[in-house]
Amino acid sequence: MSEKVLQYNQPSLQGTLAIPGDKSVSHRSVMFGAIATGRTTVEGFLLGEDCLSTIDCFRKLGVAIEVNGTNVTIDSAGIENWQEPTEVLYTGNSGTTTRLMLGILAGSSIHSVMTGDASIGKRPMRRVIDPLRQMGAQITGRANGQYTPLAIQGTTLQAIDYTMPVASAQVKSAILLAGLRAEGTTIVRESEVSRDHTERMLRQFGVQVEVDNGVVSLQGGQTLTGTHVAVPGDISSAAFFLVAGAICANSRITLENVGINPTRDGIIEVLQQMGAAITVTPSDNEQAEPTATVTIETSTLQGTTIGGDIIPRLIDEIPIIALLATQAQGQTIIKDAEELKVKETDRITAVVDELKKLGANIEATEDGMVIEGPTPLHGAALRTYGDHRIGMMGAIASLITADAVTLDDAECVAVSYPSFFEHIEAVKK
Ligand SMILES: O=C(O)C1=C[C@@H](OP(=O)(O)O)[C@@H](O)[C@H](O)C1
Ligand SMILES: C=C(OP(=O)(O)O)C(=O)O
Repeated sequence: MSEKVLQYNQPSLQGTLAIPGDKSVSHRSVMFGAIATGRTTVEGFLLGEDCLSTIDCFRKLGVAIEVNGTNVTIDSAGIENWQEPTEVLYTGNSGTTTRLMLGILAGSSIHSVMTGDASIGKRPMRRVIDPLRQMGAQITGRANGQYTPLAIQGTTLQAIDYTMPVASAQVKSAILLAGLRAEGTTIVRESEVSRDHTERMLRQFGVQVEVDNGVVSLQGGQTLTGTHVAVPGDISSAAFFLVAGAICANSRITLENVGINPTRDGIIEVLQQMGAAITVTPSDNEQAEPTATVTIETSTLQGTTIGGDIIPRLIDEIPIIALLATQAQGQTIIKDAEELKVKETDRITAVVDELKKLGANIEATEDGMVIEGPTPLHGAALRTYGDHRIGMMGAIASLITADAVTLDDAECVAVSYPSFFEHIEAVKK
């Protein structure tokens, strides 16, 4: 953990950035390539710490994975041929790795033990383990399986018809992946649609997945065949520069290769609602995940209300949206976002406490926050809580402060965006 002093002297931002690979899609490319038989090739893979944790776990299961820049090759003889790991599977800071692997390992034929870092040790796992246990999974862990470390004895599973109590793509994906190995048809019912990368990518690997009005189903016993995956740029990473371009003076930046999957594009809708000068030009490629070139300019912004079914479409962007709202005229209300409390840290408390230190007019509510703007921000010493998205929020804020912002642990950005600080250097004028 090392401190970083950020003193950018209120630059304007100009230029073009190629946004690095999507974290959710990168994780799934390795997981599905490892389950599949044959060779899977991935282009545009995110070399973030979370995705490297996923690679490390599958190597411990005996899957051959080669990394060459952002190209990754996975050679697997299929899930039936994985080796029982002699070491603990370490998932680092990654909720996605931990929860999706539970669904995968539950229906394998091997025993494994999984643990992660201090943040993972506080994140709820029963939301995944409860439905998996209903399918017959044999999983034990601390606090009856609520927290890591967790031990999984792979076994035969039965299909489930499950109504999701929270909008979570990690829970949905874990159940669907277990469902692949279960007897019968697994059905997951969502009241609010969460990101659908699993559904899209399973089809690329040859699995039949039905999606109808929030009901996702698949027949157990289907196998995956290795394929090619093109990873789009991560809209959650792009969000930091979209907000930076909107709030810095005399700025215009273009972001290339931004994933615009409709289950992820809430940030674009919010920027438009708030009056930002943003243009989105979809790319005409025929990929499973659509992409676009997005340009943003210095904007005059109005406050807005963000709640309901848009929340899952921008859940990871709320810290940076809160910063955006401090620069908008009037009130911004963020509600229905209790899920923020169980991310890498409690992101309601972290966002409110840290933006207050910078001079923002912001208050926490039970399910979100209320921000009054516009407020000029000033420098301060900020805590990241080891949470990449809180660290990047603080760093983008430092672009509009006259004096320095200090981050206690700037290295945490490498969880999802290792080139983040280089990208700031590349566009600041
Ligand atoms: O499935 C995924 O790849 C993710 C789902 C979301 O979590 P939840 O499923 O907990 O909402 C999101 O916050 C996380 O960054 C990645
Ligand atoms: C919540 C996040 O990821 P995960 O759940 O995979 O740790 C995130 O990237 O903001």
